[in-house]
Amino acid sequence: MTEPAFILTTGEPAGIGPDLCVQLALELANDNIVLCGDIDLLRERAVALGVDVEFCLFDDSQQRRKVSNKTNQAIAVKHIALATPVVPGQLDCRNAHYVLAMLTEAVTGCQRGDYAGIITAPIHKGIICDAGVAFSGHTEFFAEKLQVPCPVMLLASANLKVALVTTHLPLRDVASAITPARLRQTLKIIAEDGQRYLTNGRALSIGVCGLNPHAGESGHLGNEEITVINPVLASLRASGVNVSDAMPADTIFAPHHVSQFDVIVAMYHDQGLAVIKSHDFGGCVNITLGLPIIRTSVDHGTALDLAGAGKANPNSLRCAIAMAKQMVTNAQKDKARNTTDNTTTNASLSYPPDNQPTKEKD
Ligand SMILES: NC(=O)C1=CN([C@@H]2O[C@H](COP(=O)(O)OP(=O)(O)OC[C@H]3O[C@@H](n4cnc5c(N)ncnc54)[C@H](O)[C@@H]3O)[C@@H](O)[C@H]2O)C=CC1
Ligand SMILES: NCC(=O)COP(=O)(O)O
Repeated sequence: MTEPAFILTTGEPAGIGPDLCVQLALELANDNIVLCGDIDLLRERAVALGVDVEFCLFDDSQQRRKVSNKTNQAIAVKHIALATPVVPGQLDCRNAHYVLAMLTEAVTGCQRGDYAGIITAPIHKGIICDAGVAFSGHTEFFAEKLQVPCPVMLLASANLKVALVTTHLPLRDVASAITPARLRQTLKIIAEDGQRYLTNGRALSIGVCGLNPHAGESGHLGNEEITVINPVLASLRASGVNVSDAMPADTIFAPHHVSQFDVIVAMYHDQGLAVIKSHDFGGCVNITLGLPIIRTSVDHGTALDLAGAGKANPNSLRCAIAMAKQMVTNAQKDKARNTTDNTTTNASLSYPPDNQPTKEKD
C-alpha cells in the first residue's frame, strides 16, 4: 500500500517557509509529500542556501516521480505562480493572493481526496490584511472553507499540550467570546479529537485555565469563572468528560499539574502559547482540531529576519510532518477500534465530531 500523501504549503514567500522546505529537502524527497508553492522560488532559495535539490512539477493526475539517486532526489511541487518576484525578508502585498491560493489548493486537494492532510509553513497575517483580505490565520481560513464553526488550536510538545478557547482575537474581545456554547464545543472537540488523534483511544485528562487572575479569586477578581466557565465544566464532567474546574492560569502550568493533564486549555492565545513556546520553542507542533481533515503546522512565524539565510531551525516543521503522519495512523487505529467495538456508548465521544454549536444560551 502506498503511504498517504500530504501537501505542505510553503508559506509566506518572503519568510523562512521556503528555506525550511529546502533545508529538509532530503527528508522531504524520501517522504510522500507534495510541496505547494512557486517552483522557481524554491529553486532560487535552494541556490541561495547552497542545497543541491531537484524539484519537479506535480499535477493531480501524475504519480509522484521517484528518483533513485538518493543524494539528488526530486521533490514534487504543486506549482502556484508568484504574482511578483520575492526579496527574502521583504513582504509584498502583491503576493498575498499567492499565499491564499496555496491554502485553497491544499484544502480543495484534501477534499478531492488527493492528500491525507495539510502541513503549513508560516504565513504573515498582516500582509494578507494589508492586501485587503480580512484574514486572521490558517486555523480560521481552513475552518471557513470547510464550514466548521469552532476550530480548535492545540500546540503540542513532547511534555505539554496547550489548546485555546479563542484564537486570533483582540484581547478586549476575549471575555465576551467565551460563551457557554463556544467553551462546551471547544472542550468536546478536544476530548473527541484528542482521544482519536493523540492518545490512541484513552480518554483525556483536561485542565482548564480560568480567564481572570487566580481564576477570579471567588468572584473578587472577575466573575466569568462563576457565571460561564465552571457551570460548563461541571456539566461536561456530568457527561463523562474528564475536565477540571477553572484553575489559576499562573499555577496550572506548574510541573505537577502539567504531568497531571493530557491537555491544558487556555482561554486566549497568549495565556497558553507564551507558556508552551517558552517551554519548547522549535519543538512544538500547531494542530487544528475539529476539522474534517488533518492539519498541522509549525510553532513559529515567518521570521523575516532569517529568510534566505539558511539560519532557521527546521525542527518544528519536521515535527509537524511527523505529527501529521502519526495522526493518520492514530485515526486509522481509531476507526478499526470503533468498527470492532460497537459497544462504545459514550455519546460525548462519538465520531465524526458534531461541530455544530449546541443550542445553548450565550
Ligand atoms: N503558523 C503560522 O503561520 C504562524 C505565523 N505567524 C506570523 O509570523 C509573523 C511574524 O511573527 P513573530 O511574532 O515575529 O514571530 P516569529 O516566530 O516569526 O519570530 C519570533 C522570533 O523567533 C525567531 N524564529 C522564528 N522561527 C524560527 C526558526 N524556525 N528558527 C530560528 N529562529 C526562529 C525569529 O527570528 C524571531 O527572532 C506574524 O505575521 C505572525 O502572524 C506566527 C506564528 C505562527
Ligand atoms: N500563534 C499561532 C499562530 O499564529 C498560527 O496560527 P494559524 O495560522 O495556524 O492559524
